[in-house]
Amino acid sequence: MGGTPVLAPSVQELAKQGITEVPEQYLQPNQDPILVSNTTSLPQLPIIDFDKLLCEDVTELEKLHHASKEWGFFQLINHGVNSSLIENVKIGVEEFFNLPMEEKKKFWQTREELQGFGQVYVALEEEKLRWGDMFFVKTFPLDMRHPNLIPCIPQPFRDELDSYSLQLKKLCFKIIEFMTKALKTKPNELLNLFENGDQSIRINYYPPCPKPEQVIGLNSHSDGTALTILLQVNEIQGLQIRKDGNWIPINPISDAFVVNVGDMFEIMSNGIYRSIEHRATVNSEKERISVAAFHNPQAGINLGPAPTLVTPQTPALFKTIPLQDYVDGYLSSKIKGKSYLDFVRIQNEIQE
Ligand SMILES: O=C(O)CCC(=O)C(=O)O
Ligand SMILES: [Fe+2]
Repeated sequence: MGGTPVLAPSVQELAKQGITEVPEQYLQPNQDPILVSNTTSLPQLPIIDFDKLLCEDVTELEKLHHASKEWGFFQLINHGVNSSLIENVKIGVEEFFNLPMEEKKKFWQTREELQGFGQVYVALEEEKLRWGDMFFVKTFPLDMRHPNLIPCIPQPFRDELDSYSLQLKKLCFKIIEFMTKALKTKPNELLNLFENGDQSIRINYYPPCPKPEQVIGLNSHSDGTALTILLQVNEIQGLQIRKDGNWIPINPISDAFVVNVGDMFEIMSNGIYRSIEHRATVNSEKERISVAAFHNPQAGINLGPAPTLVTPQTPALFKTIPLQDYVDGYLSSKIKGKSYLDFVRIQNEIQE
């Protein structure tokens, strides 16, 4: 869609200036209230124990199935990713965002290159900006790595990010393996598509805001990718997911990842697993930082429901299209709500 991409200034720098009012371009006039009252009565996000899945615990596999189906989101504990690596990544992320602006500028987005520091893609000049900075990089396949990004990150964070991305890629593969087991697809029908899958990482940095209810860290969206593994770096609440009309806050649990199904996996599971809308709110006290690792199947595949999940009783809910067509279409549509998933949804009962 049209519009010149806007190169956004750093919100982190803006917040440091001690402002008391929110500049106009960040004001979000009509958003759902951020503060959810009576949170204790809201349902709690399921917690999945990865260790139990590895031990072939049938009840845990059922829990995974239920969580992916009913919530599209869960917290993953005992995931096996080295805890000292996670601690080092957390420290590294904070130091990276606290580098002097002259250093960070070397990694800034350009009109041609949306990787690096900046904002989530802003499609239109008049679009409101989010109250957050990000650092976005493609991490896998290795030959997709931009020569001026990861290789130029100061040590030790460069190596830590490198190990982290590899460990998360392996973890993602295992989670998908368990999901395909739970979905009862043919062995490897979906899993093979992730063997050389791609991964990108987005570090989100939401500074404190004097009027948090007037801004949004990240607008309501569903992830366009297949599976997201999110690390809440400093255990500050802010992530909310939409469930049954409520915004449910996700309480950070130390040492847990928040895992969510993205649009692509909703398609592959023929709508059994759900890609749910979520958003990031901010607060007036302290910055919030998260690291999202997005995983996709490998380039060149056709994206559509797994054949075994398409039956006369459960006809295909989505079209099968080349992955690249899906990605191009997604990027050119606005990253808001679930609009692009609807584009590939089969509207009537007739199968292709
Ligand atoms: O910061 C968060 O917790 C949410 C991040 C997110 O949804 C994303 O990066 O897609
Ligand atoms: Fe997201």
